[in-house]
Amino acid sequence: MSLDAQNMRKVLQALAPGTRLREGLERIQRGHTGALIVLGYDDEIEQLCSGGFELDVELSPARLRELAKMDGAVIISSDHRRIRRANVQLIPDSSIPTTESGMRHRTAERTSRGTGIPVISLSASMRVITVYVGGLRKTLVEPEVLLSRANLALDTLERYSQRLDEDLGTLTVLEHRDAATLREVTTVLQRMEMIRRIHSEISSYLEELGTEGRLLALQLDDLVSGAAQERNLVLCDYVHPRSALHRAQDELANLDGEALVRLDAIAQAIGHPTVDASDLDQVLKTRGLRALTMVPRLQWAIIEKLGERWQTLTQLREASSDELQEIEGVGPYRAQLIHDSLVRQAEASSPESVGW
Ligand SMILES: Nc1ncnc2c1ncn2[C@@H]1O[C@H](COP(=O)(O)OP(=O)(O)OP(=O)(O)O)[C@@H](O)[C@H]1O
Repeated sequence: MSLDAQNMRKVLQALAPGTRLREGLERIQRGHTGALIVLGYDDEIEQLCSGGFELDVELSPARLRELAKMDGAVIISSDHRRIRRANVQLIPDSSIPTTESGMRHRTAERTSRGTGIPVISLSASMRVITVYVGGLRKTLVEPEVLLSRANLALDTLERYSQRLDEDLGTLTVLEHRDAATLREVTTVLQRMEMIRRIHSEISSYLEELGTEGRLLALQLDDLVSGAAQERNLVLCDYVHPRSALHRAQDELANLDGEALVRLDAIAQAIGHPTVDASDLDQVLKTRGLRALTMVPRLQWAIIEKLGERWQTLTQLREASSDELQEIEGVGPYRAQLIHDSLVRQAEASSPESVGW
């Protein structure tokens, strides 16, 4: 994410419903006036200021509203806590390109493009709040609209999560039968990546929603708790080579929408390139790290060492107690626990238990 995009996210959080800044903007909107507000005061901004008066008072919604009644811009400190200047004429470089038409918006865009400092323009005629950060521009959306978009995304997330649970269950069963193919692995990773993207979309709505999004945040937490860990475990089990975990995570995250629907693109991202569709039916052996996390109270450090010593889940399951005890941190009790847990998992995945 670019620096401007990161700053935009921060500004949207600072302007979320419930914050002093947002309350001030809402008062200005209700009063049918406009405003030009610079969210930062440094030497560069000072150079662009002409006239007005200096002050150094705590930011409050009422003060912001009163000062916005005057002509010109209001300058807020970089930490958004204090009002530093008001009634200021801003004189940004007129050669900076702008796509806006009204003077207020043109000034806001040029000031932010020239300095990188966020600037808010509240249009008196349109009653629209626009945020400029560097070369980026965003119009604030009403909380009700954001909430309905977020709820829609949450419904989709719920449906995907249910399908993922089913697919992950199938993968687990097939892993214990040494019959999981590249198709099942990529299908699971595809769903996980889609869920990650919807999650991040909802998170950005939540940032903008501030206090209005509390309930939604709880529902989201409930739906995706442990999802990132599970995703990394599937990757750890299958990524090739073993050391390419981070590269694979990045490649999956960078797949465009068109590539994400193709299982061969997912396979490529995790280091299993395919030549034709039948390659997706090749059996892949899991390293068994995800299965090991189901062993009660087994620390990750030990799981990693077991994964280094044994290459596949089958080999792990067949390891003797003495062999398991060669791993630092594994005594007779833990060796038994590991063995019993893996055997139980395999039994639970047998055709007799599963019914297929
Ligand atoms: N360079 C500037 N510095 C400070 N304030 C400005 C500047 N340009 C415009 N403004 C403020 O914006 C107000 C409205 O200006 P103008 O009508 O030209 O802009 P606009 O974009 O059409 O605004 P709106 O959409 O609110 O009608 C001015 O009265 C002034 O308070």
